Amino acid sequence: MADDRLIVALDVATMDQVTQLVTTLGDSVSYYKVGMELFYAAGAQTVTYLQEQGKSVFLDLKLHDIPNTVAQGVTSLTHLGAKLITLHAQGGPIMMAAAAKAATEAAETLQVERPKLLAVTVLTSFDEDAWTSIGGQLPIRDQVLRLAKLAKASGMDGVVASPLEAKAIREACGDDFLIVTPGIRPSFAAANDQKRIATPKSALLDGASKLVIGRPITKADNPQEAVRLIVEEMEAINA
Ligand SMILES: O=c1ccn([C@@H]2O[C@H](COP(=O)(O)O)[C@@H](O)[C@H]2O)c(=O)[nH]1
Repeated sequence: MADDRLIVALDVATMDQVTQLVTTLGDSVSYYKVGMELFYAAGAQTVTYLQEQGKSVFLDLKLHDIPNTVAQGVTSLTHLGAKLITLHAQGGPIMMAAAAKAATEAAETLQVERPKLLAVTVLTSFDEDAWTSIGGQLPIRDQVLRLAKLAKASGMDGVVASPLEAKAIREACGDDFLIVTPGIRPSFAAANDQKRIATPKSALLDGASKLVIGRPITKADNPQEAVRLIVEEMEAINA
């Protein structure tokens, strides 16, 4: 059975590439992330297809707008049946609270499970220099913690953060708070544009709930072998 702590980021642009990857990875992966590239190119059919294959869907569209617009967006995405939806914590507490209310109401109306809402803190592609260049005042770790606490207080189910902040968030926000970490790089993979990275093992030991991994799997010469090595590393922790 697949380890549902692993979420594979389907950062491709066509349904053909999606079906090829999902078929190749078969039962070894149960959770997929649909992000901007795929959703903007192929739309809602991506979610429907994955659900038909029995997969869980993380819709990572990182909503960031005024509260009313984000709330309506969350309502629309709840209709699609995603299990996880992202919005930017920097949209602020009123926006996050409006999104939480919209998800609850839409799920009640549709009689479906309420999607979990994740607040994106500071993107994992930022290092301290890039962060300072856009006016970041606090060190990244402090800013992430501040946003994680704000997200929790505003009704978010969890956050997206780098694995380097997972331990501090877990301590501050408790065991029930979801910590979803991209920026995961197994020892065999290149960092690419990610700056705040860690291995699968280190992320889980520091308290990450789920790991988002894209290119180390989807661009690997042998994606099945990449998943096998990653899951082996993840499961060695439980042994
Ligand atoms: O801070 C963030 C938030 C989201 N992401 C997304 O995760 C994947 C990571 O892909 P890799 O190929 O493993 O780098 C990608 O879809 C991002 O949009 C993130 O990386 N960092």
